Amino acid sequence: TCQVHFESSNWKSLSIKRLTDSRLHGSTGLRSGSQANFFPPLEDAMLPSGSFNNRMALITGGGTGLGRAMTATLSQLGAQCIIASRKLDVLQRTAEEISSQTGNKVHAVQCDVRDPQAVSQCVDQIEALTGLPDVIINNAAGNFVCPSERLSPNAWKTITDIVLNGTAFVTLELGKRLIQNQKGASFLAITTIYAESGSGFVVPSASAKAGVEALYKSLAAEWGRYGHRFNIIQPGPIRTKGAFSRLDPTGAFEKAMIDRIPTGRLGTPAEIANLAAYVSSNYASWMSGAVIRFDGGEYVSLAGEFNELRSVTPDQWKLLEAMIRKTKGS
Ligand SMILES: CCC/C=C/C=C/C(=O)SCCNC(=O)CCNC(=O)[C@H](O)C(C)(C)COP(=O)(O)OP(=O)(O)OC[C@H]1O[C@@H](n2cnc3c(N)ncnc32)[C@H](O)[C@@H]1OP(=O)(O)O
Ligand SMILES: NC(=O)C1=CN([C@@H]2O[C@H](COP(=O)(O)OP(=O)(O)OC[C@H]3O[C@@H](n4cnc5c(N)ncnc54)[C@H](OP(=O)(O)O)[C@@H]3O)[C@@H](O)[C@H]2O)C=CC1
Repeated sequence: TCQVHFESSNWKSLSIKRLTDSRLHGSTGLRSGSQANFFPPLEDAMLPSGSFNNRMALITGGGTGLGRAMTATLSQLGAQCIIASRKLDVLQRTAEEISSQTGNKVHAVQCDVRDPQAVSQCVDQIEALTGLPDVIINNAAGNFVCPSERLSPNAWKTITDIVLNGTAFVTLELGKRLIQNQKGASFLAITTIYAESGSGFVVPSASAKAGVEALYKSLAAEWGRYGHRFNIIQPGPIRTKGAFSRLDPTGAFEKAMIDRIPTGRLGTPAEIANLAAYVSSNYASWMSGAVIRFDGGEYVSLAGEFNELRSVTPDQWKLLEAMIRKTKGS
């Protein structure tokens, strides 16, 4: 049995007292059941082996998290990779681990992307090590959740410097040199789904990621004539130490995130790595200016006003339908 109470005629104040079988539907209703079983993450490299033979790839922030996973996949597929960020010890450890697994050299180069001079020196080093890259993945980022009224000017500057200015400095420095050398390249930026919607509590990151998207879409139009492609991946939540320690420090939000994702689970680093490899490969040579949302459906789930109706049970629907049908002719 089930009881449905309307507190007002507005559907949003519909108060549903659920007497559903929680063993069947779980505590949050049908939406967070075991649907993740339908969507198992595949962890193997998707592209044919050797897809990146004789290609050089730069991955900023490649020492940890998603950047590390992208580096591992590109390296496995034959690329010579360069990973760049602030912590040289972390980069060197990752580089050694991946090189020893794949047999392909991974170089570690220290670089704070906020500093245009450091970026220029980093590109000098890359040119000396491997030559200019064919693949550039702007993945480095900084972020933390914080009410906007608590942000200092330096907090704002720190995040926007890493995310927007850092991406611009790396992209412009490499772009200019590639153009001079008449060499084509694939540029990929990792943003996030709230670059499009905006989001409270991560306002510097949302603003900077939106700027990165404008930068990449603009350059896709302007620099195609030099053989450059620019694309964007917007990941949804994927558990990494770097992101979750700053966005969900107590672990309290993770269940809520999973509950609202239609595929019922977080993404995995290997899934992003496969997508990034495809976008950066010659299989995607006609793809430029693309914004690829990769989030298990989270964005549309958050956007639709009626999506909360997923928690209405079949018995409750019978009652609701009967009530709606009664309005015929009114
Ligand atoms: C779930 C789905 C969507 C997910 C999207 C995810 C997007 C991501 O980008 S996740 C990536 C997360 N990874 C990182 O953030 C890694 C790198 N981060 C860092 O190194 C640091 O966290 C930081 C970004 C703060 C930069 O470190 P740095 O040493 O350069 O800065 P600080 O000197 O520590 O701080 C600079 C100013 O920011 C203020 N600040 C730092 N943390 C906070 C905080 N939690 N709340 C408020 N303010 C903060 C700090 O006080 C400094 O300002 P001031 O005191 O005025 O000098
Ligand atoms: N994980 C998630 O759920 C999501 C992540 N993303 C995006 O994915 C990307 C990777 O994030 P993730 O792997 O989760 O987090 P990580 O914290 O692991 O990665 C961030 C990387 O950025 C590097 N970095 C930070 N500041 C600088 C700087 N000033 N100069 C150079 N490098 C810097 C860090 O290295 P170091 O400290 O050595 O400098 C680190 O390797 C980011 O762009 C993030 O915004 C987007 C949506 C969801």
